[in-house]
Amino acid sequence: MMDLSSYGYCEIEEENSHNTIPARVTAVHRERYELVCGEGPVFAQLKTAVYYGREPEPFPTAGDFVRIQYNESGDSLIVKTLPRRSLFSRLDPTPGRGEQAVAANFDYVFILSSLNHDFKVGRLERYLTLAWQSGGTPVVVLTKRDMAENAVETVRKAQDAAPGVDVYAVSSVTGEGIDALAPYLRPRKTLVFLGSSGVGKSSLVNALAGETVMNTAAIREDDSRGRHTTTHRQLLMLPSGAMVIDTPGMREIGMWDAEEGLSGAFSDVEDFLGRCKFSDCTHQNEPGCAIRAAIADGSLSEKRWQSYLSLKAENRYVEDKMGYLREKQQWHKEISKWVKEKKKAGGKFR
Ligand SMILES: Nc1nc2c(ncn2[C@@H]2O[C@H](COP(=O)(O)OP(=O)(O)OP(=O)(O)O)[C@@H](O)[C@H]2O)c(=O)[nH]1
Ligand SMILES: [Zn+2]
Repeated sequence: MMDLSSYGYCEIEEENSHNTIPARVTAVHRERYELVCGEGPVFAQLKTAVYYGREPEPFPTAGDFVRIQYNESGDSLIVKTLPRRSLFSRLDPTPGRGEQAVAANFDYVFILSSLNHDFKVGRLERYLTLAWQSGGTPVVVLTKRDMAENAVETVRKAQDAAPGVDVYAVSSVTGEGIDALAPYLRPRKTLVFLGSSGVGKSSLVNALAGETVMNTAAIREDDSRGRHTTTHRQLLMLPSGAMVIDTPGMREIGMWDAEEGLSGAFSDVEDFLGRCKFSDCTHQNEPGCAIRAAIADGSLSEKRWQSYLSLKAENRYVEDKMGYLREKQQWHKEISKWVKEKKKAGGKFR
C-alpha cells in the first residue's frame, strides 16, 4: 500500500464515489496516463463516456488528482478529474480545441532568471502575472550566481519588480544559495518552473534532487536523437518529499522571449492595439477600429501592419496579445491592491 497524501492528496468529502479511488497523474502519454494511487504506480486510460460525452470532464494533465476504477491486471480507468487548486494552461495547438491544461495542483511557481544574462524586469513581470493567475505562489530564483558580476544589484531589481515575493540567488554548480530554498521543498509540496530555455531549470532540479534526474543542455548536445525525445516522468518526487512538475507544455508557457523581441520591434504597431472600440475587433472594417484609423490618417503604414500580422503568423495571436494586455492590467491592479493590504497587515507572504 502507498499513502497518496505523500503526493499532496487531501481527501475532500463527497468524493467517495463507489468503486473508485483517488490517484495523481505523474506522466501523460498520447493515450495513456501514468498515475500513483494507494496501490502504487499504475497505468490508466480515460473512460470514454466521461471524457468524450456531452459534458466532458477536463482532460487530466501532470499533477492532476483524478478518481480511477482500479484494475489489478491491466490499465485502470480514469473517471473524474478532481477540482484543481492551481493550473497552467495554454491554447491547444489543435485549432478549435480551446484550452489545454499543462500542469495542475502545484503550490509554488519558481520563476527562473539567469544572473549572467540581461535581467529584464518586463519578462519577470510577465512571469509573475502568469504565476499569480495560476493560483500558485511565485518565488523568484536567480540562477548561475557563480557567473554573476553584480548579483546584489540584480537581486534588488528583482525585489522591486516583485513586491511581496521572495527572491533568491543560487548556483546549481557550486550549490551556493540552494539550501535557502528548503522551505519550499517540504513533503507534499509541488513546484513548477517557469523560465526561458537555458536558464538552468534542469540543472536546478538536479541540484535539488542531489542527482541527475533531468538531462541538462550540456548533456543533450551530445544526444544525437535530439532534445526532448527522452520521456521522463513529468511529476518527479524529490528526496525531500516535495515534487516537481516538468512537462513540454511548461516550456512553452515560458516562451515569452520571442514575443518580447517582436513586441520591442513592433511597439509602434502595438501602441494601437487595445484602443479599438470593440475589444474583439478584428481590425477589418469595424467602426471605431484604432488600427484602421491609424492606417487611414497615415500614422501607421498598411505595409507595417501587414508585416506585423504575418510575423505574428495569425490574427489569433493578436487577439491573444490583447487579451493578455487586458488581463495584465487587471491583475496588476488586483495584485497591487492585495500587496498593499498584506503590507498594511504586516504579513509575510507564503
Ligand atoms: N555556471 C553555471 N552554469 C549553469 C548553472 N546552471 C545551469 N548552468 C548551465 O547552463 C546551461 C543550461 O542549463 P539547463 O539546466 O540545461 O537549462 P534549462 O533551463 O533546463 O534549459 P532548457 O531545457 O533548454 O529549457 C547548461 O550548460 C548548464 O550546465 C549554474 O548555476 N552555474
Ligand atoms: Zn481594430
